[in-house]
Amino acid sequence: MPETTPAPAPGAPDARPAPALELRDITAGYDRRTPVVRGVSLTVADGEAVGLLGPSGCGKSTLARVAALLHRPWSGTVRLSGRPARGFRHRAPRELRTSVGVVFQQPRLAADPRLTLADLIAEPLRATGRRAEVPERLPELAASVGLGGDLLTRRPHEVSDGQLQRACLARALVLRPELLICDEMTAMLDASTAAALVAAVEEYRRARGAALLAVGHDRVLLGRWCDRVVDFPAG
Ligand SMILES: Nc1ncnc2c1ncn2[C@@H]1O[C@H](COP(=O)(O)OP(=O)(O)OP(=O)(O)O)[C@@H](O)[C@H]1O
Repeated sequence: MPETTPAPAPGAPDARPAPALELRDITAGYDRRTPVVRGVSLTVADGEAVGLLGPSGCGKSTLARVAALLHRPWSGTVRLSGRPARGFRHRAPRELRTSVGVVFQQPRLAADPRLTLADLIAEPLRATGRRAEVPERLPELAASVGLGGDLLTRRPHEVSDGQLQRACLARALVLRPELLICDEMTAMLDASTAAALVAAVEEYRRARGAALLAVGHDRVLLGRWCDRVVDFPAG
């Protein structure tokens, strides 16, 4: 984290790792005449947890989608661990795309209803030709997000929102991303499920040193969870 990383000696090369995420002067939207994000900059240092706070409709999710390379900005630059993003969505290079894990607010919109929870979690491994890792990663991840019993064999319509969101978090972690983006991950959940998911994220971050961008409108939750909280628009 920048607060605890010693500054390099004057004249010495800067040996600090590149920030996990650098958004510079991002303008983005859906309708060309009215951008929803205007000239926003935001940095998440290597291993840092940043909360992005703002009222409903202000553009937080749009910015989060730009950071996850899921939405092309009209202008500005995105860097992930120092690597500039030159493509978005299907044009994003695989090694950049897979370095970010994303969890959205509504698991039912984010999960293929035809897949069992086991297949849902393993999907990114299969899609990236790493099927051989499934037998090892699946039980380990299911345990880390608290999915036990026969839940892994069920389909989304056979589980609760909280159980499905646990599976979506496991899917976001399965490729061991360097940056995790949680966009209102706990907004639809009861307090104990929300606490369990935050604990699972923190356990992952402790083990991997991963960075976090947590988007939300609960200042108390983000303040407890993150190293710092930024009010949107940031920059
Ligand atoms: N796919 C879309 N097409 C057109 N407009 C959109 C689309 N997605 C979002 N918007 C609009 O962009 C603006 C910002 O939306 P966004 O979801 O980024 O805000 P938010 O701050 O994350 O809100 P919330 O906290 O309610 O999720 C809103 O006015 C919204 O209606």
